[in-house]
Amino acid sequence: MKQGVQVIVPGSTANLGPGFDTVGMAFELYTKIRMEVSDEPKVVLYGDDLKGLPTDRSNLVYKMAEYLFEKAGLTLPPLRIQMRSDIPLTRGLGSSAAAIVGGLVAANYLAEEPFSKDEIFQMASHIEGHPDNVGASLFGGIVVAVMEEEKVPYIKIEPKSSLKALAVIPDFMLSTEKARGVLPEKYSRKDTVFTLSHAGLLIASLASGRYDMLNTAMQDRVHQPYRTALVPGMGTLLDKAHEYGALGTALSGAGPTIISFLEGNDERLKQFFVDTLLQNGIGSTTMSLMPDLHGARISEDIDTPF
Ligand SMILES: Nc1ncnc2c1ncn2[C@@H]1O[C@H](COP(=O)(O)OP(=O)(O)O)[C@@H](O)[C@H]1O
Ligand SMILES: N[C@@H](CCOP(=O)(O)O)C(=O)O
Repeated sequence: MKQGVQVIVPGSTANLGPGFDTVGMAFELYTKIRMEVSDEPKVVLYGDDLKGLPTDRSNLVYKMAEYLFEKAGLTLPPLRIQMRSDIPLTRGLGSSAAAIVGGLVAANYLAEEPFSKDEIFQMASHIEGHPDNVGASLFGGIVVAVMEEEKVPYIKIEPKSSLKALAVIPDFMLSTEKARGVLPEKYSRKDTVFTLSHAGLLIASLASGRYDMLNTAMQDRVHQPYRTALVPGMGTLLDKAHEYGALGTALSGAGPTIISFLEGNDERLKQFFVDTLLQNGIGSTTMSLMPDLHGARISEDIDTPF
């Protein structure tokens, strides 16, 4: 067994409008995890972003290591896990997906790689319940995936180097569980066809680099209309961001973050985002984000200070 490893995992935006539970895109915004065999179980958290998370075996990353070792039929030794993250927690930028992917990738390395990357993807998708954000975190770029019983087939698309994003992160948390809880069980044929056709156009637009289509392509009727009530000002942001230079705008993952894609300067859009949320009584911060093209990466360097 290997004695230690460090893994860096990107955060993501999932759905991009109509690609609900299917499409995700990774960003240069990272969770860093160092996992080492130790004398006793311990999780050490650095920085403000991870404040409040468990520092014992109940930490999600620790649980992922237990899960992977059990699946491999191995006994997990006590682990010391150190972690820091730039991904805001519970805001729709894939913090839980990054933790799941990071925990599985690190543990797989310690266990001498009993599982392939595709098998890790399958595990992560079933644990998270959907493949969109874990796919982006694991593979980088834009990942389009379908969750089947046994497999999770996917295709990775590389965005053009001109594509970037602006995220506005409201000053409140919204758990994915709560934001999934407001979705209906059934949809009309009209809303299904609307969303299917827009999802098709979204993938064609991303794959061909026809980003001028994004504003139309990112419309959906499967999740955003039901989640609007959870994010004051969201409707205005989705409707009007195009007028401030956005190519296309969506709720990021399960929210509350809203994300726009753009190719030019984002100053006007930033102001519009912050002002609109403020008019709705919500403070916020913005992040200019570049796509991450590589996904989770392993480093054997566990000697430099964390
Ligand atoms: N680095 C981490 N270590 C342990 N748990 C984490 C980590 N990052 C996220 N989580 C868990 O995931 C939860 C957030 O998941 P979720 O509601 O899906 O929001 P997000 O959109 O940020 O993924 C946190 O409350 C925490 O329980
Ligand atoms: N497809 C999921 C994506 C959740 O992403 P997260 O980053 O908010 O965890 C959903 O929309 O529920």
